[in-house]
Amino acid sequence: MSTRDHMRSSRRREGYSPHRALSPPRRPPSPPRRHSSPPRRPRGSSLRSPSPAGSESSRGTARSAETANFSTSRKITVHRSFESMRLKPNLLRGIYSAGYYAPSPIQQHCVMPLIKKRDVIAQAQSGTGKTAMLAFVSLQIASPDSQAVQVLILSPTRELSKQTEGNIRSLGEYTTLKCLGCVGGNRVGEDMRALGKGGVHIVSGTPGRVFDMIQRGALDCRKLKTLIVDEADQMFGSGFKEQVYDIYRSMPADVQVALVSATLPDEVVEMSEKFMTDPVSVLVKRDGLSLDGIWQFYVDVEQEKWKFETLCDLYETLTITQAVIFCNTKRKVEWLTKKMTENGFTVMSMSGSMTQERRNEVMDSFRKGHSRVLIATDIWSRGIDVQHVSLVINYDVPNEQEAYLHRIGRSGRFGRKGVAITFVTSGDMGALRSIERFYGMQILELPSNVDDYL
Ligand SMILES: Nc1ncnc2c1ncn2[C@@H]1O[C@H](COP(=O)(O)OP(=O)(O)OP(=O)(O)O)[C@@H](O)[C@H]1O
Repeated sequence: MSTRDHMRSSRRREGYSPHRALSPPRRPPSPPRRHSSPPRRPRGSSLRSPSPAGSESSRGTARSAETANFSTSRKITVHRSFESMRLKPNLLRGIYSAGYYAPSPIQQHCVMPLIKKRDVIAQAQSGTGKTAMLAFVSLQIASPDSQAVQVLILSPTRELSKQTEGNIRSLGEYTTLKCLGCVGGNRVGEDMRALGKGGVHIVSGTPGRVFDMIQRGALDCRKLKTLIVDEADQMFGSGFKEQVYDIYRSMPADVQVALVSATLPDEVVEMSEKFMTDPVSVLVKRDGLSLDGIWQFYVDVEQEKWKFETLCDLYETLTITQAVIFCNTKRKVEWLTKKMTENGFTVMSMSGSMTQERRNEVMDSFRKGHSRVLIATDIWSRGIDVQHVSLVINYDVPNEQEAYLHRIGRSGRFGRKGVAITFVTSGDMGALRSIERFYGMQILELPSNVDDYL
């Protein structure tokens, strides 16, 4: 008898049936509240040629402008085409070569205020083009005529900083602007040398390394025009807050500030207004934050010890495309990776306890699709964009409600289909229900035909 068969039979003896956990819901699955049927829209990134200005502006976007449901601090002119934004021609070329067909709703609302140097607070659902917007706005704002750093983008993780750097490089392919990734784990000397040479116009970094570079005098912020804080609610949470303030204090008094996230609790918005000047805010109500294209399910595993076998039962489903499994701690990630590997499953993992070199290898391999299943901590929950991820498993219910939304948003990127499955012990059920209430959505029991949703 194989280990898995043995585990199954021992669990059955104890009265647990994985098939009950994975059984069809009592009634046929109906779409979760506010969820429309899985989207059939063409995918934005596969669209290569520009459309006539202003036409078909919602094609390839996660939501149409009409359903974006933003509340804005003032009347904003919505720009439904990139042409109407009067971007630099070489930048426009890069945008079209990246396959961006038309601006997404958040881009339609925020690009112009950003370009006009307004302070901006921008919130939109996961995967709807916020980071991409930061990338092309930075390229629009920075001038190649100056050798100074003009835009600084701060992100909470090295992976997200590097991804943003990559976005800027590819969108700026036809410009002469240079972007430097400045993150912990890089050699300090290399970052200093790159900055010292001059000619870096945009820096995308993590707060620790950026502040280090400022303190060492390698990053000169005197000519900085714009400070962008991605995942702003996390950046103003514990851990980063002091460093972000320290960095802010090194900026010129008239620096433009932009804050972006899918989740922006009221207290973050109120606090941030203290160091912004008459900001333009574009916000989404909490009950509009979960994406229409992501089907959300839970499995009642009753006890922690049944999670592993439930995951093994789902393995075939995980490998249909690419999947990310989130655990709440580094130790759990290590434990689960070891246990899955011992049981013959192919998985990779990523957590903050790994060397930077290994983190880079894992990211690279996962992005290229060489591995299909990634087990990770919340280090992976924000901003990371791997378009083939269509399944997210919460092995543990996240400790914070915001993390739930960010985790599930690793799937269903830019209007693609996604499925999120959360393992729930009896003790976790209350937390799951409060996530549902908080975001005004419904998480259904996992149906047996989950593969049909992928
Ligand atoms: N206008 C556009 N047209 C087509 N694709 C786009 C457009 N804007 C962004 N994308 C693509 O959509 C995907 C998601 O974009 P992005 O990572 O910027 O979303 P996000 O809102 O920052 O997500 P998160 O909330 O997870 O940080 C990326 O693959 C990006 O290249």
